[in-house]
Amino acid sequence: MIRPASFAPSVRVAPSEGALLFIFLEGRLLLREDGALPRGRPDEFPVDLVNPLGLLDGMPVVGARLAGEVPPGFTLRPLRGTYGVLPEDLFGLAGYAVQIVEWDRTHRFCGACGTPTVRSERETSKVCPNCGLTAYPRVAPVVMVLVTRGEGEGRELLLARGPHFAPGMYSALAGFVEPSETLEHACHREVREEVGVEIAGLRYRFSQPWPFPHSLMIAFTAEDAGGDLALQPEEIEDAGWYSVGALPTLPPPFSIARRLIETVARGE
Ligand SMILES: NC(=O)C1=CN([C@@H]2O[C@H](COP(=O)(O)OP(=O)(O)OC[C@H]3O[C@@H](n4cnc5c(N)ncnc54)[C@H](O)[C@@H]3O)[C@@H](O)[C@H]2O)C=CC1
Ligand SMILES: [Mg+2]
Ligand SMILES: [Zn+2]
Repeated sequence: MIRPASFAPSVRVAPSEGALLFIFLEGRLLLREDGALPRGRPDEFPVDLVNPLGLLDGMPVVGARLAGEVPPGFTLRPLRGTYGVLPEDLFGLAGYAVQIVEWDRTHRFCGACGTPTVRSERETSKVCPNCGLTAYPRVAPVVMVLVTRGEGEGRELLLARGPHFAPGMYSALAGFVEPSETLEHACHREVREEVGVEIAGLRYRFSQPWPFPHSLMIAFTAEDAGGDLALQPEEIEDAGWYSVGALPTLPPPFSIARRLIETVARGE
């Protein structure tokens, strides 16, 4: 979910008449029944956690949380389910808005002294008026590794599923980067921990912001360098080598996992 390049983030934009409103409640986005985003002044809606986000092609953009009943003519849709409903640039911007509103909701008090925090007027941060501790939106780097073996039509991909995946769905391996490790180190460690396999020929492919809840996905490919499959029971329910011609159900089209698997399956 990529924020459009034409979006100019700014905390100084006053929420005004024709603002584009991203209003969330527990991971769901408020849309008009015809699928369009609400527009207007935030105070025309029952909201709190109002956050001016910036300008999209000159139009003010505001994020907020629904604090009352769903207004007549509107409906709440799971954010992932708005893919294909919202235009791609607004789907991407929704990913930014949900992270700012969620960060606001979860940083109401200073983590050091417990004093209520105040929104900075010059940057996207929340500051403690008592001790000065500053909190920025969280971004958690996650490496994704698609491990392959063999060549051409005999090429196989190492795919796995977690216990919370949709039934039958398999994906590339992924894991959070830990403090004080490189992306390369994280790739080797995650693959070893989750499936017991060693890798070589690690190659960076592309990245994707993923707002569930605040990940930055960084995708790699690598080749199998030995080791029998040994699954980490808490995180990996099943894993196996799949021929590029006979892949299982894959993650949804807008996920980086899908893009990575399809790129490799095409031989790129
Ligand atoms: N866009 C995509 O295609 C995909 C996105 N993802 C995302 O990647 C992220 C991580 O994937 P997993 O395999 O679940 O990670 P993982 O293999 O590191 O294990 C997840 C576990 O790590 C711990 N954890 C949670 N937040 C953490 C943090 N900020 N730092 C360190 N540890 C943390 C929790 O115990 C959690 O159960 C998730 O946010 C998931 O939504 C995962 C696969 C595909
Ligand atoms: Mg994992
Ligand atoms: Zn403080």
